Amino acid sequence: MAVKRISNENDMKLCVVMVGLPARGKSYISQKIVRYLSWLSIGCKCFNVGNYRRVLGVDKPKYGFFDFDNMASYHVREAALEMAFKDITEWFDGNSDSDNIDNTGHSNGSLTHSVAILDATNSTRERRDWILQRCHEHGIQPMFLESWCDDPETIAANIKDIATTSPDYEGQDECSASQDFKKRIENYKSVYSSLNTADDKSLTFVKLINISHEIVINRIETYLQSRIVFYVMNIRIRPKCIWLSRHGESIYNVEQKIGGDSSLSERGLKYAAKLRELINENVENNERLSVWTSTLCRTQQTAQYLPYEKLEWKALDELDAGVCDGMTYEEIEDVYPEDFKARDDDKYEYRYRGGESYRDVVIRLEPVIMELERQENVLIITHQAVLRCIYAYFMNVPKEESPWVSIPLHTLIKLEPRAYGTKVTLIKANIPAVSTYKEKGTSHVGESTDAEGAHNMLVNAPEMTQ
Ligand SMILES: O=P(O)(O)OC[C@H]1O[C@@](CO)(OP(=O)(O)O)[C@@H](O)[C@@H]1O
Repeated sequence: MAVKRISNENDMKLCVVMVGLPARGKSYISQKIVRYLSWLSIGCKCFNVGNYRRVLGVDKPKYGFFDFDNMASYHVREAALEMAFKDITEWFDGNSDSDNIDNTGHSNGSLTHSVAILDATNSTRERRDWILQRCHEHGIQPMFLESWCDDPETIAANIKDIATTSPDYEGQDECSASQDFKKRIENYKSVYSSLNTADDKSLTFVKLINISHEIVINRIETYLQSRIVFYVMNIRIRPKCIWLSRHGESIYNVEQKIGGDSSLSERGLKYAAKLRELINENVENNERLSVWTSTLCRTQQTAQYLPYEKLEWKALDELDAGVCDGMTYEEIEDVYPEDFKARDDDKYEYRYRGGESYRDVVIRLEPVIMELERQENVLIITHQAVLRCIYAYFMNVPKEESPWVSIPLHTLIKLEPRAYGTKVTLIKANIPAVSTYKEKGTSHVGESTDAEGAHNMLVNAPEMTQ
């Protein structure tokens, strides 16, 4: 049974209008919001004005193009904004083909289109007034999100990122690209006006000062707006790794039973011992590692040899199988054939009688995700379904596919969230274990489709920004 959506009528068309000089992390923040809201089943898409400018033929502009006295280029930039805004209105109305232009975020499938992000500098009041006017005409709520930053380290890291990965500088050496980009920033600085509570007191806005050092919020009025504010308040941008592992093979895994609170098998205990080695070999600064487990015996046994700070989360407990807890998939098919089929048909939404659905697990995992965004150096030892949900958040896996992701036993997973995607590496312990992967349409657990292809891949890395 489906859980009620989080958004309400008033939240149906929200446009988050990014504001900020180049190299202030606007695209990074935009991408994160898209990923977070999509994970919560709220339709969200990013419209990057730089991509529209490239569609208009200006794909390798030099800094002079961004000179605000240059009227010819001013008109191109206005036209790009017009195009982006037109796509936003069409996307809200459900008849957009903007995917051809802007490939950010994953397919929204059947999600209601609720939040558009207009990713551009939007640096002058004049331009913001134009956007306000257009939002008003189309019944769209505008919410400005400014990233204001004067931290030289953050700016230098962003410039390097852009100089090396932006399509604007493709084929150019890093040094000359960085120099050009710095001059581009100077052009924007000459006209930039920051949001403030005196001049902009009638606007809904959030201003992040040096990412999370100081946050100014003004006129946040709806649930969805406050949710976005809460999320961006938790974002950190220092590079970090997140480590994930299922518990070692359990006795229930061997008996092909689901749920329960059984202990580890002998091979599962071997994995627990091996995990300490894997951490020592692979995790830098592991003396500061924090290990999060569920409250269930199998995850705690898996963590038993790890000499680090440990935290138990009820929210990390396995998906509750309700009346099916302790049964094998074959028994479930025999006793509850309709339920068995219903789950295969829509595994994300199906809720076990007296238990949970994947959607329920996502909702209870939100505080874990929020805390993960704030932390560095965390190893999470948890369960198959829970790991699928966490993995889906970081890897931008569409919700319909997330319950079918293969998360093999006895494998340490390293996630490296980056500005435009997450890199994943699988480290195998080479200790045999049963497979608990059940293919759609059968009650047998077969060989797991070991996600070998997931090695070192960047999923859904959208194009760089302007
Ligand atoms: O959603 P499906 O594919 O059934 O996977 C979840 C199942 O995985 C299992 C193993 O079959 O998890 P785990 O052993 O990791 O705690 C079951 O307990 C759980 O019900």
